[in-house]
Amino acid sequence: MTKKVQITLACGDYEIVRALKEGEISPDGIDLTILTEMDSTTRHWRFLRNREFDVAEVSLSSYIAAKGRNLPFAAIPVFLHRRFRHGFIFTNTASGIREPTDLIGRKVGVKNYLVTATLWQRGLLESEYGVPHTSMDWYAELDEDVDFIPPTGLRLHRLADDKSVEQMLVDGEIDALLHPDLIEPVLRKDPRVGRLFPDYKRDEIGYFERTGIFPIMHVLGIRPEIVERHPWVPINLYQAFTEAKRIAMERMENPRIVPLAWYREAWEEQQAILGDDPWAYGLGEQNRKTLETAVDYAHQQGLIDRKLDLSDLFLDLSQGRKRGDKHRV
Ligand SMILES: O=C(O)c1ccc(O)c(O)c1
Repeated sequence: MTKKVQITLACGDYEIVRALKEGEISPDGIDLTILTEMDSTTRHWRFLRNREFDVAEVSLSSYIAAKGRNLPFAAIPVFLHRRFRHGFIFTNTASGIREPTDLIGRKVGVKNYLVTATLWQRGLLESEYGVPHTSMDWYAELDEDVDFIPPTGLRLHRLADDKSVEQMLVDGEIDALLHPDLIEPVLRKDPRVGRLFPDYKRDEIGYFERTGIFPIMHVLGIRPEIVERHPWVPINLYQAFTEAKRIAMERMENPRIVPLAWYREAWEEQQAILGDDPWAYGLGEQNRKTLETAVDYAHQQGLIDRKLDLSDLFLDLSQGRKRGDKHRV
């Protein structure tokens, strides 16, 4: 008799997981309980600190830091969240910061140092604009997802619990803020807050054209005990996520489903700039380059003290395929 394996999965509420969430498809041999109501910060913490879910969409950079410390986690190359990050570097408009090198010697806020958006932002500031991450003072609002001791030369300060980096930016207590989200002052168009790259879309397109990188934010983490007991679970999950994305992409071809006057134009523009499959899963050439760059940045920024190989980070899915034992338990 075969029995389905019970698995809890925490992830964002995305169109590309909708078919899984609504039960239109289900992974072979797996009975999924999907939790989509958490914000990213909470979800990453609960997975990496408390191991609360079997599978979770989790911060790429905190995951790299966790693996660098040999913490017991594994991952599947499913990338539910990607973002270009030039547009998420915010400045206080009275700070006099006009160009990237103006950040040198400044006070810069972060939600926490390990946030993936911030890894990419520090990386591009350093590699593309000559702004070393050690040339700024960092102020973190939250604790890190995994224990992190700043290496010598990195000035990282933990703010008091009642401090908000968004408010500090508005008040000019910090000069800039690197953040994963569009912050409240920007949404309400507060004139005290601007962007380091006001023409960020142009800069992000230029970055993609130069590097081929559409930055990956999150990976699909899995507790290794699950993989040890059921080695076929990763490949079956991978296939289900791939199919859910295929269904979503097909649905997105319909210009009526989204309440946007020029939706179809945006969809076609993405294809023209980023190619046919910018949200690809797996370890194809473009994803490899993106992930290897993230590992390089993590090493450069002191998140890990040795270079990790992608095979250290991601499960070998060909194993499950070769076994062919789809869901016997
Ligand atoms: O990837 C991350 O590290 C990360 C952390 C916090 C967030 O709110 C987020 O959206 C992403």
